[in-house]
Amino acid sequence: MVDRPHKPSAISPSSHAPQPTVDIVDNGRVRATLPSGESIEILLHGATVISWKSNGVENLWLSEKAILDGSKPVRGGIPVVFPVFGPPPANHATSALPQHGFARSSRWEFLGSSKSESDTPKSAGDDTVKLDFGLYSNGLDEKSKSAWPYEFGLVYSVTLSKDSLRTMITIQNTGDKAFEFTTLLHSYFKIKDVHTARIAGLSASPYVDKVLKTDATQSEPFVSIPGTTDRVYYPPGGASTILAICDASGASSNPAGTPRFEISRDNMPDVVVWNPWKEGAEAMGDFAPKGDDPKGYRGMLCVEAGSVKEWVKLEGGESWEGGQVVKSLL
Ligand SMILES: O=P(O)(O)OC[C@H]1O[C@@H](O)[C@H](O)[C@@H](O)[C@@H]1O
Repeated sequence: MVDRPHKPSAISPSSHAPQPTVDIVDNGRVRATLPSGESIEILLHGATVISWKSNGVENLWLSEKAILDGSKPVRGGIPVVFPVFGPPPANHATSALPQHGFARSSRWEFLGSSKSESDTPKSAGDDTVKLDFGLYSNGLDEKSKSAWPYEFGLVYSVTLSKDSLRTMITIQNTGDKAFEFTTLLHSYFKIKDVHTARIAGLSASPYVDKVLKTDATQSEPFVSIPGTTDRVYYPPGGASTILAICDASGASSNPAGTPRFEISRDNMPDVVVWNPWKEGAEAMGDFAPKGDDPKGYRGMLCVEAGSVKEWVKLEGGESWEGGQVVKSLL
């Protein structure tokens, strides 16, 4: 390379523009912050995103009693569900696994970060930071390995930008024995009040109501949450429809209310809507606060993008990718 002694000193953007920062804290969590102030925090335990802040406001709900030491899946944030959603069915290869599988209770590896930096302080709003996490069959605990003896590699990429969070998972069958899985991003959103929450984007969608134990179709244009809710939607448009979590308490030109989050999905056609309500929260030791406290069941709503209706089958060497981009509309 020819050295140019008179090259302009400011040619490197990073020499004057602040950069995204990435810190590994206590060997158990990774924090990233953009120069514009947005931040995320991810536990290696489950690769669980436990915080995502935009404009200083937290977007994700995390129980005040969430257990973060790795002894239990995290009650809040975005736990990753793999290789089975819900209680595993009998007579299936996943049947010896716990509810929602092992990904959310295993320790993942931090694979590293990549940043894309804007070239002037003025355009710092275009910065992004991507954090990659990996979970491999040879790193699983013995119990999970013997309950599900397949060879796989998961890479989970979490990308923070000014107004959005992208969470993408790649699942690869690294062995020669085919396996089947379901997967889901169990996102707990922090909302104003579940009583006035509405979800747009699921109208006319068939769903299974796990509370009433019935099959139904979404007849209202928006989903509202009148009580304990546990539904699995199978929207006819698959992942093509954008979902919006809105709040209908104030005046808004939007018929569903003021949009707070927008969720675009990639290869994750199904959507779970879950709120345990007061009684359900009471029964969960790691759910707090309890009662009608606005920070408890009223302040959260799970809208979970996934691929859960059909098993996805991967032959040896094959891989699958899916995920979501969530926009925070503050
Ligand atoms: O208590 P867990 O295992 O985290 O599951 C919470 C909820 O997760 C939802 O995805 C399921 O649809 C519910 O049935 C379940 O209760």
